Amino acid sequence: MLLSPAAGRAPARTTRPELACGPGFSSTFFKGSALRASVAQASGRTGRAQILIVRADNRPIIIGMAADSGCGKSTFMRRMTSVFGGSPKPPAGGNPDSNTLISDSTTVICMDDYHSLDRYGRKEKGVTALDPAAQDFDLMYEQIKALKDGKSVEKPIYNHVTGLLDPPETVKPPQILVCEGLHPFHDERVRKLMDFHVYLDISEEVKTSWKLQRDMAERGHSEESIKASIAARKPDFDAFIDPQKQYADVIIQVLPTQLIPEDKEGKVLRVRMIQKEGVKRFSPAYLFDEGSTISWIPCGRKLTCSFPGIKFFYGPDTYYGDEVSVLEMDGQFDKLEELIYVESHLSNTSAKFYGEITQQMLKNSQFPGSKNGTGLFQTLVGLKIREVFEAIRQTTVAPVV
Ligand SMILES: Nc1ncnc2c1ncn2[C@@H]1O[C@H](COP(=O)(O)OP(=O)(O)OP(=O)(O)O)[C@@H](O)[C@H]1O
Ligand SMILES: O=C(CO)[C@H](O)[C@H](O)COP(=O)(O)O
Repeated sequence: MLLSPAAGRAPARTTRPELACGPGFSSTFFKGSALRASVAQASGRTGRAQILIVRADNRPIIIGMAADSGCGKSTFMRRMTSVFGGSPKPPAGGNPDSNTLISDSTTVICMDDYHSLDRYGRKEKGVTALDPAAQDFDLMYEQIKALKDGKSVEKPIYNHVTGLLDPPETVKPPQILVCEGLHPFHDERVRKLMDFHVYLDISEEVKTSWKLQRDMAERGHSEESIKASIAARKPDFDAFIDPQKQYADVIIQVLPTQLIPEDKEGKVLRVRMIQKEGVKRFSPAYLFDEGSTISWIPCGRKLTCSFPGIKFFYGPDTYYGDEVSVLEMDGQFDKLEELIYVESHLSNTSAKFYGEITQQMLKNSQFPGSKNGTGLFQTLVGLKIREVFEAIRQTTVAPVV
């Protein structure tokens, strides 16, 4: 990622390792308005020790991303990190079954690593992995807090291959820490550490269709076993995972299309980006005219649409009692490059130049959902996260071209 400080409010940075005091303390100095330093007189027995505690906003920003398993978290992550440049990789030389992904400026950690019970422990106690009783929220809080404070942590690893908890791995504080998984918003302490909250809300029908595609083709499971596993998880999903969406700043909701009556195939999707109003540093994207209610079928001279076409919607709504703006796309693009026409009618997208959304979508066109609203809205959320980062860090991220 190219980081160029915003003119006039550039935090000039020098690192003075010789002043490090205590494990994990990072003595990082900033000049300019970003500097918030306090000098603490720490008088020991000699009464002379003076510690300069510098609190600059160069600590990681924390993004929470909640979803059930197989709901597109990895795909979303790849789109998001692509906005910042670099490609996410597991920690070099570490545990090959690590769930962590590191790129230039982002580190993605998986909340599954905070399972307190391994697969055998859960079986013994008769609880599923979705049950909060199988998570260590105290450790989750302590470690995310430490990372937010700029300290490295020794994070456990939940090994999805063996079902066991492996020896821990070191996670260093990145610029952007993404906490993805089943329960990032369940514990209030953890939730409050997060600067932005995203929930991927995949409807039952769509989830089943995605899981069938992937687990039959890639994991050799039978249709019956996949359906049985979804059904077995459902009560705990409803009780512990789904309610977290009320805490999200943005929800990407994926539903079957309304363009084909009684659609059975589940290939065409209706995707809604539910954007909370009044969230600090986040201002919702809109179509045509902010605050209006708009239904738009762009198919015609500018957009190629084969059956069943494409329909957009934008309008206000309420969600768990909060005011929200909803952007919706039903259908899929025939020619992805024609997205530029739709982009020209979207405002407040946080794109840095006209065409950035289309360019990102074309760059990642091999990812699932590239032709429908999942790809479009995941990309938009990536741009919004970049804006949150810039606002907190008072910096400017150069667009990846
Ligand atoms: N937008 C999409 N459109 C169509 N299919 C999708 C989309 N996103 C994900 N999928 C399907 O769902 C599968 C799971 O996606 P992904 O690996 O991103 O989910 P995940 O939440 O990270 O899963 P897990 O937690 O189980 O590893 C993909 O292999 C793909 O088949
Ligand atoms: O929901 C999940 C991941 O998001 C997993 O099911 C959970 O981590 C339990 O793992 P396993 O399936 O290996 O027992």
